[in-house]
Amino acid sequence: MTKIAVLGAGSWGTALAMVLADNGHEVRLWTHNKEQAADINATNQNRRYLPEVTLPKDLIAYDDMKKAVEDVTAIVLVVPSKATREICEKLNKVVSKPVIFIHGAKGIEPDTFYRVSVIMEKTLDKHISNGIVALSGPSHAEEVSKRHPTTVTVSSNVIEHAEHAQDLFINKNFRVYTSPDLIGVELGGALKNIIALGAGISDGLGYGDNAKAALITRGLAEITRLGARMGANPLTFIGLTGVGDLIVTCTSVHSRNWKAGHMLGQGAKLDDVLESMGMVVEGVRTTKAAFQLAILQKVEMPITAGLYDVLFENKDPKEVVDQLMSRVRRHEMEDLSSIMEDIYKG
Ligand SMILES: NC(=O)C1=CN([C@@H]2O[C@H](COP(=O)(O)OP(=O)(O)OC[C@H]3O[C@@H](n4cnc5c(N)ncnc54)[C@H](OP(=O)(O)O)[C@@H]3O)[C@@H](O)[C@H]2O)C=CC1
Ligand SMILES: O=C(CO)COP(=O)(O)O
Repeated sequence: MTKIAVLGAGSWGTALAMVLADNGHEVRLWTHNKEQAADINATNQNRRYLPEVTLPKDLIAYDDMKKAVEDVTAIVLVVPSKATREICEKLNKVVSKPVIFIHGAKGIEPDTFYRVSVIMEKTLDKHISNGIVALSGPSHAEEVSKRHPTTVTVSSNVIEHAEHAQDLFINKNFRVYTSPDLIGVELGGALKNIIALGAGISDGLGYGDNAKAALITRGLAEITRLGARMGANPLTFIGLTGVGDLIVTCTSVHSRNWKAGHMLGQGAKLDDVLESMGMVVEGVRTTKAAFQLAILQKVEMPITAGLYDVLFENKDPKEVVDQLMSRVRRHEMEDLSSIMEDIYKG
């Protein structure tokens, strides 16, 4: 049994805490909201984020970060990506012994273009870190919390750290693979949210399955282009953290990114959509980051650019679809085949 603190009692933090508690670990679920911690401990439920499930009895919520991390050997960070730096700064003040850090967030920071593990690496004091691991893959919290079969991937620059995380999380409902490609795993998880927003918009406009399949497949092509340029292994994007997560996020009613896109496609304004969601929609911020990064890296990302225009330039989604459909004609595998040649050349 390992003592583990899970920081962030939203839907994903709570579901991951349940997996760890099922595995017999002593799990402390930290939230910055005092009333929420009291409510979770009084009711054995997270009524705001996962109202349909009862939490394991021995899963205790804390609102005091210092107490939550006392004597733990692993800390699982599951706050929205934009809160990562703030939480790491707080951790520097309360963690005294080295622990392994595992994060479950999916985002890229605009302007710096840091992945979540990079923010952590740059912010956490070296003497408190026994390694940083990303956990990603097709995994809606609602289904994980009901113990429905789910597969994810853990990745780290040091493969033993990923294997350590695999040991902590793996069970008969939650199958955990390892990958050495931290860049690819994190970029796949973050960038698929852009495409999920697009899939939601397409559905909101009343387009059908053909349009969605096109978005998923051409979305994968542009994710792979940017990923390869940033140093990822392109093959990672056909795995769980690429295609797998694209499928689940673009086709599931659980996806907040899909839902937000759906409302936009039906004509709602972005601010109203975000206000009404009550949960994080990571794809909005990641669209800004990926749009900026694609320009800087001279990588063609037409779907991302179209989404950027809808979200930040107030462009009509239908007009953006028309533009995407009338782009200059091309060979389907144009630059993907050169990416693959580069891999085989070594
Ligand atoms: N939900 C899912 O199925 C999955 C989510 N993810 C990723 O996990 C990450 C978290 O998502 P999710 O749990 O769904 O998000 P939610 O919106 O469900 O919950 C976010 C949680 O983080 C808390 N929080 C927000 N800002 C801060 C802060 N500055 N300090 C402390 N706590 C904060 C919120 O508190 P409050 O209630 O006060 O707002 C809330 O408890 C995202 O990057 C998401 O992409 C990955 C896989 C699956
Ligand atoms: O990443 C997810 C599932 O793998 C969750 O996606 P949403 O944030 O769109 O709900």
